[in-house]
Amino acid sequence: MELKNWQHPYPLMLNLSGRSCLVVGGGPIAERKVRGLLAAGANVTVISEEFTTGIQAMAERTDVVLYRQTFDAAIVQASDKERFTLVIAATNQMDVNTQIALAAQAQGYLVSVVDQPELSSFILPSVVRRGKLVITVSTGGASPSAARKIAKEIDNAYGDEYEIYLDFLSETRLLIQQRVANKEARQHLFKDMLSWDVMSLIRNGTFEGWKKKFEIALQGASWMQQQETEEDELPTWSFIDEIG
Ligand SMILES: C[C@@]1(CC(=O)O)c2cc3[nH]c(cc4nc(cc5[nH]c(cc(n2)[C@H]1CCC(=O)O)[C@@](C)(CC(=O)O)[C@@H]5CCC(=O)O)C(CC(=O)O)=C4CCC(=O)O)c(CCC(=O)O)c3CC(=O)O
Ligand SMILES: NC(=O)C1=CN([C@@H]2O[C@H](COP(=O)(O)OP(=O)(O)OC[C@H]3O[C@@H](n4cnc5c(N)ncnc54)[C@H](O)[C@@H]3O)[C@@H](O)[C@H]2O)C=CC1
Repeated sequence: MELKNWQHPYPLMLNLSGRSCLVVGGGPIAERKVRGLLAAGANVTVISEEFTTGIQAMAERTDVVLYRQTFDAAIVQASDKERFTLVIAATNQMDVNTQIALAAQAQGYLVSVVDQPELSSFILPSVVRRGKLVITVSTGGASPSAARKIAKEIDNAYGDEYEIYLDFLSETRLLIQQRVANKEARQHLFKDMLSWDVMSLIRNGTFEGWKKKFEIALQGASWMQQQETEEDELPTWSFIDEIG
């Protein structure tokens, strides 16, 4: 038996900073979804007859608003002024969740229904975050607990050093993008950087000192002086071995 409509999910990263999202339902599952939305910087409206103490505690934040009421489709229909980027139907009543999905779809909203993936326009993966590195695992609804288990294995394998590593790669990449005009040259430099064993420097506590020497050497590299690179002469990280 196949899960209807979920044979070819399209994975994407969504920017929810400052966006309004609606969660209907106030139990532990709704709470997990609200936490995920807040971690992504969304403003969250929660409508439910009852709320967990966790959700009530979140309402002390300015980006969470609670409405204690029974769901009514008119709430979604009247949401023209404040459009919702995402809607999550998370009550324990299948028929109520279906009504939420239909009302949200009629407004053109993307909707996720916690007990009916076949009515959903999106589902949520299990997530491992290390700063800018985000690793998501999904089974397309086949086995959410398997997604969680695999994410746990990744969580154990990828330590906090990845946050520092990604910040370093990101900063260096931005500098090179500003200073090296030739696209081929930039891409050559970015790919080459990945072969350095920065991770062990972070682990053994010598990264900060190394990074200072790296930044000085980088500023001195001839190809950072805004010269056009010759087509047949790609820039290299020749100074890397010298800084140790
Ligand atoms: C389709 C989807 C829609 C959606 O919610 O987006 C969905 C649907 C359903 N989940 C159910 C059950 C469970 N879900 C979890 C856990 C998670 N579920 C999540 C996502 C998804 N769950 C989407 C698919 C994701 C994918 O497959 O890739 C995670 C990954 C993300 C998150 O929720 O943020 C989060 C882990 C977070 C973490 O990493 O910790 C656990 C385990 C636990 O809670 O410990 C159980 C019990 C064990 C089990 O059933 O496996 C049921 C059956 C209810 C019933 O029958 O009673 C349905 C409905 C159905 O299957 O029809
Ligand atoms: N997608 C997922 O990750 C998972 C989904 N589920 C499904 O999620 C559902 C919800 O789980 P829990 O949070 O544990 O349920 P729960 O029973 O603890 O909470 C349900 C919430 O919905 C509210 N509610 C019920 N009817 C309402 C209405 N007409 N209007 C407004 N609010 C209403 C209740 O006040 C309560 O806050 C479960 O029934 C199950 O089918 C369960 C596990 C994981």
